[in-house]
Amino acid sequence: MFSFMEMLKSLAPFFTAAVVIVLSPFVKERIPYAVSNYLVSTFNMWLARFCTPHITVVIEEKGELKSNQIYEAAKAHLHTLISDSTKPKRFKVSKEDRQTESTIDIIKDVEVIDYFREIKLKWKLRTEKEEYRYSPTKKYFELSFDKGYEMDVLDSYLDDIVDRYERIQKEDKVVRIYTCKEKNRDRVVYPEKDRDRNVNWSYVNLEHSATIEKLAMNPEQKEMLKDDLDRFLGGKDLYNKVGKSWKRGYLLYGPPGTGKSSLIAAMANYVKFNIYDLNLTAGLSNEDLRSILLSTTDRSILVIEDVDCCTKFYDKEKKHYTFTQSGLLNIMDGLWSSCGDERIIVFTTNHKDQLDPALLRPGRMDVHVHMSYCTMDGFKILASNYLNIEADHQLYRQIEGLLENVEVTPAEIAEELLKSGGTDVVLGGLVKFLEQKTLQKAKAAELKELLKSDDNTDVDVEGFVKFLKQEKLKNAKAAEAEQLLKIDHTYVDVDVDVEGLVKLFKQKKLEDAKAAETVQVNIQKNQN
Ligand SMILES: Nc1ncnc2c1ncn2[C@@H]1O[C@H](COP(=O)(O)OP(=O)(O)OP(=O)(O)O)[C@@H](O)[C@H]1O
Repeated sequence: MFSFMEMLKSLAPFFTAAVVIVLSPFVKERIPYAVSNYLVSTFNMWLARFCTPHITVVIEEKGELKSNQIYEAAKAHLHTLISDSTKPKRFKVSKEDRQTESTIDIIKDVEVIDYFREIKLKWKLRTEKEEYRYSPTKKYFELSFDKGYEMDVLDSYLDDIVDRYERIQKEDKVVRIYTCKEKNRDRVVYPEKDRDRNVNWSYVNLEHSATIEKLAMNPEQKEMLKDDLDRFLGGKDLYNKVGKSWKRGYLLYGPPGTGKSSLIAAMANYVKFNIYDLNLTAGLSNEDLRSILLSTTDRSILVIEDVDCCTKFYDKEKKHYTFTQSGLLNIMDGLWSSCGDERIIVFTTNHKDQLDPALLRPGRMDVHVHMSYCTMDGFKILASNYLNIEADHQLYRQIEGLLENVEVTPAEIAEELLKSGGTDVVLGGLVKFLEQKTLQKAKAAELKELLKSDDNTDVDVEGFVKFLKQEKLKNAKAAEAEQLLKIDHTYVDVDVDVEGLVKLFKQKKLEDAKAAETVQVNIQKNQN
């Protein structure tokens, strides 16, 4: 089959003949100059277009192991190109739920034209299925232009595109969070060279507005963190000089709900690095982990959450432990330190005491950050975030006193502050919540003391547990009553006969329903 180009090339003699006829003195005399001029220039254009050989550059999405920066830059460039000006004949439009504007994108095999100086450039997105059934589809761009412009395109045009991409990445970057999809790994055996390509990251934009300033944390800790990140970002020469790889390890530890994940998002927003969230519970072998590490990009944060759980994985099928903390240490000491630049690795744990001491040795994790229960400083930040309180409030002293005596996480406080009602009502609710926690703490301590005492023959543990259960029931009933009454916390008094009240309102609801039913029946009767 003839290709379109070949067909046009074969038509060239006919065009030549046509132009000769048109330009013969006899014909020339009879047609206006403008028309003959137009015909000649059109002919030259056709000739140049179909007879000049051109070059095609292939830009693959991935290199041997990592993604190809020129591909990413080209993708971003084409995206702006077709959004702003040149629309191809066909293009995609999409809009996700929370997006404010729709997104325009290119479709594979559809040509997008760009101009650089006097050079016309044609872009096409291509895809290709690889030889192995489950291996991911290969994507690449084809960039075609006339022969003779190779230097301009490779040295100037593509360099410009990459520079612009890097600048945008640094200044205005939308941070992405990548999670690793490891599908089909067990179903097919890949040749060694293709194993790394099977690491399939999917991403979403990190729409977490967390900033270090907005976190409920000790102010000195925040300053230390920001300084440390700044020094790390600007430390290329220093790292080179001392012969250390340009990486930084952070260990975030503390109880659940103290903001470890929020801090990671805030750090990513601060340094504008993408996050690679590594889920170690997926039963990875050390070899898998090696592939995953190699597939991440520079200027990124690799996150390993709940690192204390690493030793607990037992692969039932393979009947052996897969990934271990010592595997992680080997990776960190060897592979991690030699792959890529400007990398941050963050480990989180709720149980620092359960970590392999080798992981805590100086030099492994450069910075240890303790995420603690909420302090008054932290609370004020949360109150400013959630309730816009910038100055003092009459309940602050009471709250401060309560916070000194009870362990409450910023997550718990945040939940209370999210409740509906004005500032006074919400803070009143928080006071009640903290008082309840204080009471629970006292009771738990009492119980602990009783259980610890040598002379525990007389301790009525069962009775005490029953009492606690009753208290819980009462609280649940109070919540139910509150729901029925739809009133604020402030009016639920401790002396209220909650059970009686619930009963009363249930009865009232029943009566209301019955009355509504009677009205309905009467209407029906009248209609009939
Ligand atoms: N220090 C904090 N400052 C501000 N908000 C916080 C803080 N800690 C927790 N929160 C709030 O609580 C929610 C849950 O916190 P987060 O997931 O960051 O805690 P975590 O320590 O990572 O918990 P886990 O160990 O269970 O993963 C956050 O979305 C945020 O709204």
